[in-house]
Amino acid sequence: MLAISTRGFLWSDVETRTLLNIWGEQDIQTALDGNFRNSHVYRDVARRLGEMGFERTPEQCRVRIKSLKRQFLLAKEGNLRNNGQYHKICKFYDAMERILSSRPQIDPQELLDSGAVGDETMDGTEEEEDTDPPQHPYLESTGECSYPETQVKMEYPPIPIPVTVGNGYSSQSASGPSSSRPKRPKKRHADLPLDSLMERFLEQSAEAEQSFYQLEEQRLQVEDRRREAEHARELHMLQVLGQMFSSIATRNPVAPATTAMPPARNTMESTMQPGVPMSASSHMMRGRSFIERSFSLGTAARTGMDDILPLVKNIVPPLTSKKHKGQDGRIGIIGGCQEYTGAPYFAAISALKVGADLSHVFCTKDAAIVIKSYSPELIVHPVLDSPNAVEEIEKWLPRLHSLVVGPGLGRDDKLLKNAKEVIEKSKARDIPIVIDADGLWLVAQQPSVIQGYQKGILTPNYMEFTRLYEAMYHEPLDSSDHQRSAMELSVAMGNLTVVLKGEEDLITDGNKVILCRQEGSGRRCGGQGDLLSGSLGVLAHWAYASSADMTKSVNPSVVAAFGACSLTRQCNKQAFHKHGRATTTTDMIQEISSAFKKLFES
Ligand SMILES: NC(=O)C1=CN([C@@H]2O[C@H](COP(=O)(O)OP(=O)(O)OC[C@H]3O[C@@H](n4cnc5c(N)ncnc54)[C@H](O)[C@@H]3O)[C@@H](O)[C@H]2O)[C@@H](O)CC1
Ligand SMILES: Nc1ncnc2c1ncn2[C@@H]1O[C@H](COP(=O)(O)OP(=O)(O)OP(=O)(O)O)[C@@H](O)[C@H]1O
Repeated sequence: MLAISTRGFLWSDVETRTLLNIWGEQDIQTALDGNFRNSHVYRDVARRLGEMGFERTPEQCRVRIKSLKRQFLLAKEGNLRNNGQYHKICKFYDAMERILSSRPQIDPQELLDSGAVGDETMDGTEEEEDTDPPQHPYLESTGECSYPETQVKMEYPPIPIPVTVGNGYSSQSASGPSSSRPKRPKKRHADLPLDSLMERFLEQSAEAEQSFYQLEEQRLQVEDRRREAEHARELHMLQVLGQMFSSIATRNPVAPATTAMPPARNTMESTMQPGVPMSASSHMMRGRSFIERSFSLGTAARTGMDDILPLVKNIVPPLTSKKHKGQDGRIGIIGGCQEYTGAPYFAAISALKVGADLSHVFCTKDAAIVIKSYSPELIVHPVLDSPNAVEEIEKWLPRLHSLVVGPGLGRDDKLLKNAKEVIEKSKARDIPIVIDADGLWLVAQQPSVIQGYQKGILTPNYMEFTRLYEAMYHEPLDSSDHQRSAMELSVAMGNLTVVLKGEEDLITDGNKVILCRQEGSGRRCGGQGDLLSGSLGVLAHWAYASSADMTKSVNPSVVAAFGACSLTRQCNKQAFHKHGRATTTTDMIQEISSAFKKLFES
């Protein structure tokens, strides 16, 4: 399984829950209970966590568990005193309680006073789990003050936690020496201001922890962005070099083939015919002369009706009685949130109508009910905003042939993060991934999520394209030459197939550009792009499932993209013919059957 790279000390909720599941397993608990030394047990915990896709050291696991135990005990303390008021202090309270209730109780007083709360460094010999003190019941009835008055240390870099206490206690920070604590009276009554002190202490502790997480998250985001930019620059330079070598090799046929970097994908040279207008070469240089030269050698933008349409026909699977359900395509759509329910529906239903057998939508809970009500044909999973969204979707990935990420996804950080992780998992399964709409927003923020993945296809409209281009090149897009810009974007993305939608759809894998000029109409209703991306999900699966013979060695993504663009435009034309200005995407979807037949089955 692909391991998720985990950084520093920040644990995601999903990761923590996975850790808790493992730690709560019977054999682990038994091993921890029965042994004085526990490093081997945490080695096992870390190994199991790794198998679930999370990379952590045994020490990180041990420290995390220790911290969770501390939070649990603090929350439990508050809980007993104030009827559940502190439940929120420990996010994983229920899971912890389930696990710990099957174990002998740990006394919070002991844990806090012993310094287990703070001293998390491990020299390889510390065995916290098994050195939990002998079990004492909670001392509520005695009124014993069982929390530290002045000092708390966390498993993370120390953050001073100002704890202001009354009744003669002095205020100190987390870094103050424990020896300086004032001696406290042996016994207290539970109804004294202790409860409110405890409450304040817990709240401040939680707030400090929270603000630490937020700062850390911000720091990591900045770091991510810096790394993305660096990565993009490096990749771009490599590709530029590759193209330089390639251009030199082409001009000098005696040069050994090994001097040129192989193109990332096959080119469409074989399908090109003479007399086709050259475009990129005839334009102004913009400071990237080597790219220009390389483009000028082979760029022949052409309409692909004659060349590519037969290849699309080739990849359409025959309908026979020998097949079982699912063989012609199981497509997944990642998208659909409170605001946008139409887009994922359009994409998913279009996939079905083009010929996929099953169409799944992975959306938020809110959106699911609505999408289900549009169509009983779709399988709708209300998981995209659930805490374990990625695991829930990952379960389905082995059953999916291709993925369309973005229609109606929205731009909520949490949903984008989930989408990103699903893309990572899907890449590991080598399935075609079409990225559209808000999925492209994600790519503009973090290009490496799909960069270099040869089965990735981007379907931007002009605005989305501009965003992507400027994210990659850090300079304004030159709108005078779309073909050249589209090729540049494809190259920068590692020769991914880019479909720039517009008056003519422009399809490129960085080597060649083909144009889809299938007649459409003047009607531009929202959702047409979703029809395109859903259809493309199916066609991409068919294209990659076909032999190289069927696609005449043309890049399968390009063949599929050409098919999807032609189909969308033909649907638009037919629907417009019937409905004129009132044409909507629903009308276009009703034309899929006859448009498909006309284009690909006649
Ligand atoms: N019924 C629905 O639920 C629909 C939801 N949609 C979703 O809405 C979300 C946002 O999509 P947007 O497309 O609005 O994305 P953006 O928020 O990036 O907006 C793009 C803007 O650019 C404009 N634009 C498009 N092409 C242009 C061109 N060639 N020149 C100048 N301006 C141009 C559009 O009118 C739009 O206002 C996505 O999640 C998308 O999937 C859309 O798919 C439409 C249908
Ligand atoms: N000016 C145009 N003339 C003809 N067809 C067009 C034109 N613009 C777009 N199309 C067709 O509509 C399809 C969808 O493109 P559009 O620009 O509407 O996508 P989008 O903005 O992503 O759509 P959505 O509304 O689903 O987000 C394109 O593939 C293209 O075939």
